[in-house]
Amino acid sequence: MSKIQVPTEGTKVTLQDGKLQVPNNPIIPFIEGDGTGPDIWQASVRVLDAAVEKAYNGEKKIVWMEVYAGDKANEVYGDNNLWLPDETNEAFREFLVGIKGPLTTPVGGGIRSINVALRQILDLYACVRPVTYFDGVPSPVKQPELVDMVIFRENTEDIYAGIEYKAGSAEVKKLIDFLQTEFKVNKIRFPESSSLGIKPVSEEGTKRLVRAAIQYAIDNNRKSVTLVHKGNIMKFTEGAFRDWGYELAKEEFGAVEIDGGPWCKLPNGIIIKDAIADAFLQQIILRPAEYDVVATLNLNGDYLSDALAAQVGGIGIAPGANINYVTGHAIFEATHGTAPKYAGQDKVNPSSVILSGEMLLRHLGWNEAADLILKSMSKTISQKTVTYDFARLMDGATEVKCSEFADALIANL
Ligand SMILES: NC(=O)C1=CN([C@@H]2O[C@H](COP(=O)(O)OP(=O)(O)OC[C@H]3O[C@@H](n4cnc5c(N)ncnc54)[C@H](OP(=O)(O)O)[C@@H]3O)[C@@H](O)[C@H]2O)C=CC1
Ligand SMILES: O=C(O)CCC(=O)C(=O)O
Ligand SMILES: [Mg+2]
Repeated sequence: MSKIQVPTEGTKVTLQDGKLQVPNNPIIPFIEGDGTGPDIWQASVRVLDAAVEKAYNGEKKIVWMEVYAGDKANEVYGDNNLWLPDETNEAFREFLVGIKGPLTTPVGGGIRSINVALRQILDLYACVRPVTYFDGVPSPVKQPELVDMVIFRENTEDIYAGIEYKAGSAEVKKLIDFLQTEFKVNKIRFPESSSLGIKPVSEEGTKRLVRAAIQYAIDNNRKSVTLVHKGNIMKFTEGAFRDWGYELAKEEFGAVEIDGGPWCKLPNGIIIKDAIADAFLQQIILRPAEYDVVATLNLNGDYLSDALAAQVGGIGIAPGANINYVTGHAIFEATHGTAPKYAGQDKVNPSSVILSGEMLLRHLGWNEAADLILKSMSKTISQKTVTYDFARLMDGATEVKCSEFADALIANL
């Protein structure tokens, strides 16, 4: 039975000839999220609406449509096993552009990630996570303003896809037996008690992600695209990611090798380079100014986005988007999770979802409203009005609640 109430006002965002068609009153589906999700969403939606109102004086307005996943889906549908209703997927499919709060994934057993499932079902192959510094944000590094990167994380493949078999299961026994007898594999150290995970990485999956990263670099006048991989060890998956990335840069963007390769340069001067993931994790701390757009595999991108976020204030201020550039489907979401220990306390930083909303507005072409949010975020932080995560690291800060931070942002729009 349908629980989603489609608003009577508002119309759909559509895609025509590869271009988003955005009405003045687009219907945008949202998932509130688990844990701290409701607090954050209630704060964020007020800021987004106020920015749109201020920018367009009522001429444009988002018509929000709640759709359900996670704990709230259990509640609303009265079914403790219904985490991601079909009609939620259908709503995101039909209305094209949406936004979501974080959803819980248990460790070890239980359901697989609803967040990952949404990305897979809609084939949202690029997870785009910009990492930029707002003046005054507390940081563990000396020059956080040098961090200005945009992570393009492959979002549908890799070990992250969740194809794994539990130790002792009939499936894992069959798979290990197959590897040992057919492929003479003798490197599984403890075959009787091993679980196995499968790491699919494809040419198509890699190339569409790297294509999006390079196109972004071109459209936004960025200096370089770095392919981050562990290809020295995982040669045919992560190593192939690097090789397919360079191949695409040459075939589709006219890149030519420099200094004997494999680094290359696009006709407009953008450098395409690569780095091995472990060394890259030190370089982004020691020499962040040398990196710009980053294209990487799913798990590397997950680790990298939180590590980079820490340099500019933490995951409380790290936005993101999951995008399919071909179909136009996009779901915007924070980098962080549900932060369950703070649930219901009106405490955490709503900036990640607010800035994900800022990305959504820009995606719709509503740049005036998006700019207002960035301006207000800078001003509010410079006034040292911040949530607990920043306040505990700043001298002379006024610590405010999640909702009060939204009030301050609205006042500063
Ligand atoms: N896309 C998604 O929906 C995601 C979902 N998850 C899920 O979230 C759950 C919890 O995961 P966990 O690993 O604890 O990671 P979380 O991101 O939920 O929290 C880790 C820590 O980060 C800080 N933090 C997180 N969000 C905020 C915020 N908005 N403002 C300020 N600080 C924040 C807090 O630090 P401190 O303790 O120092 O205050 C918090 O304890 C898991 O079920 C996980 O699977 C995780 C990541 C993404
Ligand atoms: O789905 C989850 O629970 C975690 C996902 C995650 O950490 C991420 O996508 O950054
Ligand atoms: Mg993560």
